[in-house]
Amino acid sequence: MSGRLASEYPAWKKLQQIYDSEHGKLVLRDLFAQDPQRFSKFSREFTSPDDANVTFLLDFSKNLITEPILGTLLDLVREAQVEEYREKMFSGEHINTSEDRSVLHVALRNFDEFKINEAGVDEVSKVLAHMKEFTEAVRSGAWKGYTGKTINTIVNIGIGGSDLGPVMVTEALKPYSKRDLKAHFVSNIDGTHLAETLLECDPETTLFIIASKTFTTQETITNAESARDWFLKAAKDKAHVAKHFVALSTNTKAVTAFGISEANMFQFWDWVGGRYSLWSAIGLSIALVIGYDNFEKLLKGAHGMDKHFRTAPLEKNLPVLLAVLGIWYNDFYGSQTHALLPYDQYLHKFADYFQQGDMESNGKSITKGGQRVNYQTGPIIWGAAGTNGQHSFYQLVHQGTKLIPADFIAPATTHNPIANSKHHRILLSNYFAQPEALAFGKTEEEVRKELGPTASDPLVKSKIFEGNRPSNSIIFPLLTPGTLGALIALYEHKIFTQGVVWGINSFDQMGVELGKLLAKNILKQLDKPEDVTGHDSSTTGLIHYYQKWRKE
Ligand SMILES: O=P(O)(O)OC[C@H]1O[C@H](O)[C@H](O)[C@@H](O)[C@@H]1O
Repeated sequence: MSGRLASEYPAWKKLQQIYDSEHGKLVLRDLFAQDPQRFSKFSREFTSPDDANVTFLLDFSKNLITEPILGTLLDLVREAQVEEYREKMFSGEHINTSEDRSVLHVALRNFDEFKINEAGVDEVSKVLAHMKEFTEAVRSGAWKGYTGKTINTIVNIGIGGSDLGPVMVTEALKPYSKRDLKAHFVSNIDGTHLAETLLECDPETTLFIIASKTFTTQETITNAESARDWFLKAAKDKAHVAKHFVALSTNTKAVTAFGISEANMFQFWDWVGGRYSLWSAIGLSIALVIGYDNFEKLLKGAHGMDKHFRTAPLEKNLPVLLAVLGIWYNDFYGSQTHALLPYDQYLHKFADYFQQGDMESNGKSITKGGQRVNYQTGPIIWGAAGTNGQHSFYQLVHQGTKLIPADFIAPATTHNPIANSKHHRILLSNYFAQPEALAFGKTEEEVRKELGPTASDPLVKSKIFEGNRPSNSIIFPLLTPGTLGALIALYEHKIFTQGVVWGINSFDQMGVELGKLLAKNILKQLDKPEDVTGHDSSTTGLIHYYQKWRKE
């Protein structure tokens, strides 16, 4: 059963042997030279079974693998029973064992296709209908504020999964947005975030969306209360809150206690993890910005990937392939990080989004069976939109001492073909060039030839690119709602697959609790130095320093 130590599987042991005996021989220059078919062997096209326009190519030929290595990596997936666990997820079994919950973000984009037995699943379409109706009322101007004006600004107040998905997707799908509806996202408890946002809002025309699965998150509730105070300062009458505040939550009691009526609440369920919730009511800000039909296309794109993940054989299964390649570097090469590098300005929040998606899911060191792992689990996810990264951190990626596997992601065509797509061609030339440079580098011989016989040794050495740095390339026709949905689901299922192999529970987040608890206690001690007790000298010293300077 999953929950076993991954290092106990025969395939894991075999992979370790292969790594020990062969990794020095896995040289991309040679592998490509030896096999003209390498690209066709190690690339796959995905096309959604539901929509031929939702399609992309994954080229993973620039990885340090051979067919036998890939075969052994897929054996590992079989031994870890990923396929069985995948079925358990899709059928609603409680695979989030520590919280005794099912994991059913796939049910949110299922459109009643797979049969899933779980309370709430039959309410998904009702909530979608509510979202549609509300979205259309706001976007058409039928929904009026307390003075009869239409809404031209929305402010989503939420944090973590109740913020990052909506932020990432509304940025990514800006070309589909209603340009005269401004969208803001307030997450940080730092009053600056709310204060700066409110400077751009008019209480008569602003709609606040309070997004919180639990409706108890300190940051969100505090920001929501302050937003409500700001609103009431202008609106005066509490009855007007109904026109300007809606809630997205699983917690009806807390929502109504806050003063938002059930009619203005969009429900979801405890089987939706925060970092997998953009497909739920948490996506309301997305639907408002891009329109309900486009939101539905996003869901359908993801559903197409769900079907692929559920049915495609492992060697053709894109999430599985990305997962095993990640395991190869993370657990055998000792890579600590994985970079997400979209060559698309619209995807500039993609890495931020999957920082939570991946690191909160797989940043665990205890298996489901309660054992401490003796191998690496989730990688550090980071990245930025190309080409900006090239002018900041790529130096280290190319010539530093660390092996950083990276995914290069780009659209073949752009929503903004300015200057006859000159910009886009330049962008793509970089998208093609960087993985090439990483993989094949530049030899000493090539550098000497370029610099001539008089070049000093240190100069020659400094200009060598060792190469052999692996990457995946993903390219699709255009960044559309459907394609984005499929791309997000691709990474979600990659994370799932890795979590099952590592034997951990990808769906709880116990690691965020301790800090919250300590902060609660410290908050009570902040006023007076004599109250500061029970801490180490460092924490006490820091709080005392703050107390010396505090004004209010
Ligand atoms: O949606 P909420 O209940 O307000 O939770 C917001 C976020 O905070 C928590 O601390 C979790 O770490 C996140 O997974 C979650 O997305």
